[in-house]
Amino acid sequence: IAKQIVIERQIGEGRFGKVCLANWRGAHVAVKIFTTINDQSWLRETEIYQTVLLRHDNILGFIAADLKVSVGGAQMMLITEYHKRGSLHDFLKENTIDTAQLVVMARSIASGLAHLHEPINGTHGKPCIAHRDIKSRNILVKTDGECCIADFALAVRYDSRRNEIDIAPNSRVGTRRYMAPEVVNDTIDVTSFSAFKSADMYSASLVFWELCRRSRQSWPVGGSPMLQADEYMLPYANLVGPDPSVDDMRLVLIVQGARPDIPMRWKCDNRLRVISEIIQFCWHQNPNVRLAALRVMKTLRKLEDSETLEN
Ligand SMILES: Cc1cccc(C2=C(c3ccc4ncccc4n3)CNN2)n1
Repeated sequence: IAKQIVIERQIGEGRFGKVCLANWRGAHVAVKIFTTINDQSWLRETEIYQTVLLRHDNILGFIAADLKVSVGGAQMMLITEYHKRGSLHDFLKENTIDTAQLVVMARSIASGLAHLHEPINGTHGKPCIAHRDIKSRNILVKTDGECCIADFALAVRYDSRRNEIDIAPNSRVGTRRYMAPEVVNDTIDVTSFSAFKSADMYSASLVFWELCRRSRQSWPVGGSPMLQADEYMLPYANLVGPDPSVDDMRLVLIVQGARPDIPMRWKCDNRLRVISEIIQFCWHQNPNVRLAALRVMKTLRKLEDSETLEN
């Protein structure tokens, strides 16, 4: 496959490799190219993508892993679907969404996470997977308005039958800005797989918060300031710098117990009110208070169906 890939241009820079737009047999695909020094992450992401039954509408669609041997050495590459609307982070910087779109995006992220987190039992079932680097840059916007989750190099898998996690989980990984409090102060219980799932839900609550900020009411209300979108903002951008240290995050999350602001206007709209309640449960200091992805998905699916009936 690698020989049939024509790289068009670079479209992103990940933690482990660069992402390019490429052409494969006339179709656009995304290709992540790893420099040979990162072959651990290439292997790990390949392994996760090849997990039995991983495929899902809200998980980035994997096409192939391949090696391109060239004069300069071997280039490891992973090939996936191409999503022309790009990452959720980039999309929200440039666009606002109405609350109907907000519910669809949030529900699709919860649905992808629930698919990762839940086991599928049976002889060839799917293990539970915790992502460990959930953030708006690792989520892509699809043309149907739903989102899909990408970047699995840091993920861990749990085989519930053998009760074991597939790698010795190095305790503090991920993006510091989105790290759960228990990850920041290294009190996460790495022997309990559910601890990784509730840390994912904390990070997801920050992505939901980014989504709510950029949402406006669905119907035109004469542009009253109460119901307009807020400008794009990274979580905690008002409290930490552009590249926060673990200590910066510890001061905010644990010493001050701070969380992003929930504006008053979110209480005036049913959809925003329901999602802000989900957000506050999911970023709770106590991981056991946070909602499971499956619960969030079910709540948002009901919201999606009910509000559609009312409109
Ligand atoms: C395994 C793999 C291969 C190719 C890209 C990616 C990836 C991303 C990706 C995938 C498709 C895209 N389509 C359009 C724009 C950006 C994209 N980024 C973002 N983080 N990882 N992952």
